[in-house]
Amino acid sequence: MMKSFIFGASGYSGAQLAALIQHHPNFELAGLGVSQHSQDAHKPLSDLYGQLKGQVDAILQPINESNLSALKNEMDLIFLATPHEVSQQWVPILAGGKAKILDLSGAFRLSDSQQVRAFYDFSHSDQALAESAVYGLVDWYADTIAGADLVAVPGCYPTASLLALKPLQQAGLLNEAAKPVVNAVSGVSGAGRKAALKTSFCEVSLQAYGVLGHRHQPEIAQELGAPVIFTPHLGNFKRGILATITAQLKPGVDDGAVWEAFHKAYKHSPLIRLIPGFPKLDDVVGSAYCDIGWKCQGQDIVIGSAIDNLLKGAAAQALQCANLVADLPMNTGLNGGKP
Ligand SMILES: NC(=O)C1=CN([C@@H]2O[C@H](COP(=O)(O)OP(=O)(O)OC[C@H]3O[C@@H](n4cnc5c(N)ncnc54)[C@H](OP(=O)(O)O)[C@@H]3O)[C@@H](O)[C@H]2O)C=CC1
Ligand SMILES: CC(=O)N[C@@H](CCC(=O)OP(=O)(O)O)C(=O)O
Repeated sequence: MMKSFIFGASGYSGAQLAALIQHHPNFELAGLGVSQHSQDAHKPLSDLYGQLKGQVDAILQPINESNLSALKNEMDLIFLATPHEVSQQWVPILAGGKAKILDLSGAFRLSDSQQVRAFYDFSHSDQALAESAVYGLVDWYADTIAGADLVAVPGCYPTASLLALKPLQQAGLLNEAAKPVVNAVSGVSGAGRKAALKTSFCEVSLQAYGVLGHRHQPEIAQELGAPVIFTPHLGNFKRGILATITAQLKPGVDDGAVWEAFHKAYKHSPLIRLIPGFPKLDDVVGSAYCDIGWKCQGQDIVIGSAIDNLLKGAAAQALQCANLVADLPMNTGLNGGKP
């Protein structure tokens, strides 16, 4: 069994990951960490999430920089489901040991250091380490992820957007003169568990935010290899992301070429379901699936992509990355997409 530790285990994606690892046939949940002065320190995780009672009753341990470095040789896998700034500071301390690191934050996703400064407001202390991070979009980069010591697990909106656009981009079907336009709506769990006025029940009303300035725009552009216009929206529901994407095809590209591109891209990805019509959140929430549907009219194409932000958009994709790093089949422990 591979010993696994989760930092940020009291948060939405960390708790989801703990539940997945608890049932994984090859990974053992060896520890759950929270910040040194966390109000949840020393509580069983199941005190916070009643649905985990009898499943994940392990205690949340307070962690600080002094007890951090011992873990790098005690563990086989270390997951960070922590704020970006925490991952940025802790990954260099955890690197260089036996453990493979899987960071669910955005700290190590952007390869351009100027963009890191612009969108995250910090610089990496170890640039070589930052450059060694492999982007964990599992359905596209399985081979490089398998050899990584540090995996930057993709953001939720980029996962939904890239899975929809990359098949067309890679097949050379997109008209480069027109930027794809991504409009996406996320449930409130995307903002994490910590209380904030803007995510409190009476304040949330369907609205765009981060317009022309969200940190996921450069992440999508980097991994697509082309610029995009990205507009996120906060919806008044708990879980799920629905991205609706409009793009232009090159002249002469027909339905058949589009169908071929999607089917070729995902023929070995059983958790990506290519569906007739357009996806809906109820079909993916609570699962590790990504549902994708599209319609073409002349050179116009509209693509819909739906995921659970906490599963395919965070914990389930992190687990898929860990499976690859551990040389296991990618979907081990995901119970056919319905963990
Ligand atoms: N929610 C989502 O849909 C997605 C989130 N992500 C990313 O995953 C990470 C976790 O997100 P999410 O689960 O939503 O966040 P939450 O806010 O729900 O949880 C954050 C976790 O980090 C811990 N934490 C906070 N501050 C510190 C600190 N200084 N030191 C150590 N631990 C700390 C918190 O515990 P405590 O404060 O009690 O110590 C908590 O366990 C973030 O980087 C986020 O951007 C990625 C994809 C999707
Ligand atoms: C609704 C909401 O607030 N969503 C978050 C994205 C969550 C996520 O995937 O992202 P990172 O890992 O990149 O933080 C946001 O817009 O900041």
